[in-house]
Amino acid sequence: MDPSVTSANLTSVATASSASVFIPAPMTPYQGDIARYWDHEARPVNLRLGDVDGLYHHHYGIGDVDHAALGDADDGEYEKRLIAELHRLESAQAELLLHHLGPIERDDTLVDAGCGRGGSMVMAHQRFGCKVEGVTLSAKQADFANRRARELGIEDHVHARVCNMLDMPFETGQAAASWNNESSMYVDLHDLFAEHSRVLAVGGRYVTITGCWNPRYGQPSKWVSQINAHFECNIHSRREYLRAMADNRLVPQAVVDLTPATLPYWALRATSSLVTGIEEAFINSYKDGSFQYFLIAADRV
Ligand SMILES: C[S@@+](CC[C@H](N)C(=O)[O-])C[C@H]1O[C@@H](n2cnc3c(N)ncnc32)[C@H](O)[C@@H]1O
Ligand SMILES: CC(C)=CCC/C(C)=C/COP(=O)(O)OP(=O)(O)O
Ligand SMILES: [Mg+2]
Repeated sequence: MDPSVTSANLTSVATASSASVFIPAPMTPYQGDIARYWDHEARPVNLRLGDVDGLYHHHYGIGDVDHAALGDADDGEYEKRLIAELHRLESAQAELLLHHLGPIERDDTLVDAGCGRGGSMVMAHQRFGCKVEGVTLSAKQADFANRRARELGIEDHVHARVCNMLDMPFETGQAAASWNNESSMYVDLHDLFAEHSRVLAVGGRYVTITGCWNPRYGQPSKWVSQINAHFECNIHSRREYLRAMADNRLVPQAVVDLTPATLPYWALRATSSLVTGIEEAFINSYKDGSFQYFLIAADRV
């Protein structure tokens, strides 16, 4: 895509493009808002964690805190170690997602739907040696991810583009596996899984890690509503995920409740100087059972 293309002018470029060039679907006003949101995002909790090793994530963490590595809270290097620890837990989350993709060959293509700044894409390439294609609504994020890929010398394998994950420029059956890492709460799940089902090869694997509201609670709690308002997203229920997958030839192979595994990350983050104000909503909703952190891996049949 022309480097002058920004998230905000995608629609007009679409109408001016020739037929041989991929023409992005017209953005909805909502998608325009989300593109602008991520174009302007620069929270220290994301940038300073990414600076630890150059893997920039926009997702949360799992696993136990290594208190020995954190050490003494009173010494001058504590905050630096805390940031490294939060980042380690976020990368552990991405490793778990990649693990559930199953065996991937070097000549396979993977699709990261809602790729953010590309941290998961880089990890996928480093793990499997394969090609990884990412899509995001944000031109700033796509530029950032492609710059990182160039810096790492992997730009021929890792590539982000500005486009709608509901209408991706990939051929039917092209992907050996695809995923959404905390990006499915921005779209209708039936539309999303129909598109994954299209781009995945039969026998391919789809994985999502997501926050979802718990049908046993009844409806989205006030904490879930607060998270929705904070991120301008629309958190779905666990039931909606499973139903929309079933309707789109995606058969769950693993359904893992990661809620207990993510709580230590939130407890640690709440003590840091990088808090954003959303920590209480995550902690309270995970604890009162109204909200859950789930991994779902499904086979495309
Ligand atoms: C919370 S971030 C997650 C980023 C990344 N998956 C990660 O783990 O670091 C959400 C991402 O979803 C993307 N997104 C939201 N709606 C989208 C859509 N309709 N099409 C493509 N990307 C979308 C945003 O642009 C953003 O990159
Ligand atoms: C689990 C749910 C409901 C996720 C909503 C999507 C989202 C914004 C994820 C984290 O992004 P981020 O890393 O940019 O957020 P933060 O700045 O809070 O770290
Ligand atoms: Mg973050």
